[in-house]
Amino acid sequence: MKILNVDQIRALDQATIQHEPIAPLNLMERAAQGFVEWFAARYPNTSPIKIFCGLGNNGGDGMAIARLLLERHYTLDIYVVRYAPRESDDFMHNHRRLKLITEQVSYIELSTDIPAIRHNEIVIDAILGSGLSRPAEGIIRSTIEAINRAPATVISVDIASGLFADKPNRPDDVIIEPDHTVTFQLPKLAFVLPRNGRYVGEWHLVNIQLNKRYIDLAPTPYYYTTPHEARLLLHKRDRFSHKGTYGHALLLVGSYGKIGAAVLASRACLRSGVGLLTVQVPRCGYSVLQTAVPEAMCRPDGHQYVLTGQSEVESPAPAEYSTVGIGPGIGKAPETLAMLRELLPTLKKPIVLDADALNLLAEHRELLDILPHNSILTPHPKEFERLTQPWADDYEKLNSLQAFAKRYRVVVILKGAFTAVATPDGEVHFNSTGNPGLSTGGTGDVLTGVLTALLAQGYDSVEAAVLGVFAHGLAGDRAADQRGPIGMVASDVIDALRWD
Ligand SMILES: NC(=O)C1=CN([C@@H]2O[C@H](COP(=O)(O)OP(=O)(O)OC[C@H]3O[C@@H](n4cnc5c(N)ncnc54)[C@H](O)[C@@H]3O)[C@@H](O)[C@H]2O)[C@@H](O)CC1
Ligand SMILES: [K+]
Repeated sequence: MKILNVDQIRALDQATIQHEPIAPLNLMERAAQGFVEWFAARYPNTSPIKIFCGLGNNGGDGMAIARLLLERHYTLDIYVVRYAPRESDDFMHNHRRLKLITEQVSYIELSTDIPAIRHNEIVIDAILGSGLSRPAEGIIRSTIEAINRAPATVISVDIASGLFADKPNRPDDVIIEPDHTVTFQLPKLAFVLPRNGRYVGEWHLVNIQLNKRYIDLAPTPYYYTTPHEARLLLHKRDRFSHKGTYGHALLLVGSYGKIGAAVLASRACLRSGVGLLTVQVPRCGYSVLQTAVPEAMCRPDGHQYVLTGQSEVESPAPAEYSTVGIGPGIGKAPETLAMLRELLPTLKKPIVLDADALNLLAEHRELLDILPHNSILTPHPKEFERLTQPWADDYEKLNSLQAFAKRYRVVVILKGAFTAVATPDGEVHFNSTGNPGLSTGGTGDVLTGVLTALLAQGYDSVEAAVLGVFAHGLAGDRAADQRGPIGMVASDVIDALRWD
């Protein structure tokens, strides 16, 4: 699903109005109906509601929503924040229609007009929408502050008032902090950026049949992976396939005290459909791995405690495997760095790099230039910062992510809520699965195993990254359902992996 910028959203409204065709007012009515259906399904009881409307089309939506809620017999107090002398045409029209059925519309011009909000109330925020052109000031600011102080449930129409949809706010901007945002058809970039979490809450999409052709043709680097799209990426299995069909992966993982990471990555790799798996661990990990993961072949490293790449047993060179996954638990010993230096130039196919493999790359940047193209890197934000530089805000981070993926021709998976997958072509796919329960030791090792398995099976790197991140997050969601987000551990995520 595409994520469009504000100019594109405006043009999309116009395309819908022209080509459907539909009168602007009817499009607003459709949006309001969509909101009200969502609302009525979630809040079927008539809790007291306060709705705050601005004077533009977001406020117009609010006026129409107020009318539709009154028709459904909700108890409603309606406020218009009169911050300017001008109103949009569609606001005016809906204001008039509302006044035909109720006299109970109050106007907020001074702070003393702002009502007290009680804890059992629901606040609907329709003050400012995607038309925001500058930070909220004056009476808008005071109203937003009052709503944020109130102990009520807050629901924003389209976007929290005061939040820019596709560019950074200043740190001292005053923005509604909603529990829910109900937006129209497509998500906004602001919704998937971590620092905006409190200005978005849970967000929900309401389909208002905007022009499909415009959406299909609109150029954007930003996408949001829906379950349907992720499922389309899944390769079907042929009845006559055999284990050779699904590749032979090599994992270079573990060091003394971190053989658990090797076990987790190996199990996840096997649970993600790899045909054959060989795991190279330092000698100290040999018995652990053979016992904990009997399905994997083990090639013990020549070194007792860390990886050096030298193998005690006769075995093929890493380049002969379908792919290589490297990083979980490996540490940063000089021998391991030397291994990376020797190994990288020999590899021609995309590989997966995680954890200390990334930290070694950050400390020895010349290695970045010899990464096989289309390799997948899986940093969390701190690791990514080490690979690049600190950023002032999420938009700067996003630019830096896109630039990095393009420059080194790699796929970068920046982990977090709405994990971002940046491609060598400059696209970014935000993931839709996962929960805070995944912030626990070992889940990154699991992801490396998953991705290595997908590359070994012949998925191209972008598909492997998008699908792998989705499936990993979904398994995390299932594990959280079963164990709760606090009690779940990385092994639960492996157990919950499903590929159908
Ligand atoms: N995107 C869509 O498909 C649809 C959009 N609709 C609604 O239309 C909204 C956008 O409407 P508008 O473009 O009228 O914009 P808004 O309603 O967000 O803002 C109204 C106007 O206020 C002014 N303004 C901006 N920032 C301000 C500030 N900080 N202080 C004071 N004034 C400020 C601007 O002149 C702006 O045009 C959307 O958020 C959505 O709610 C729906 O009605 C229908 C469909
Ligand atoms: K709003």
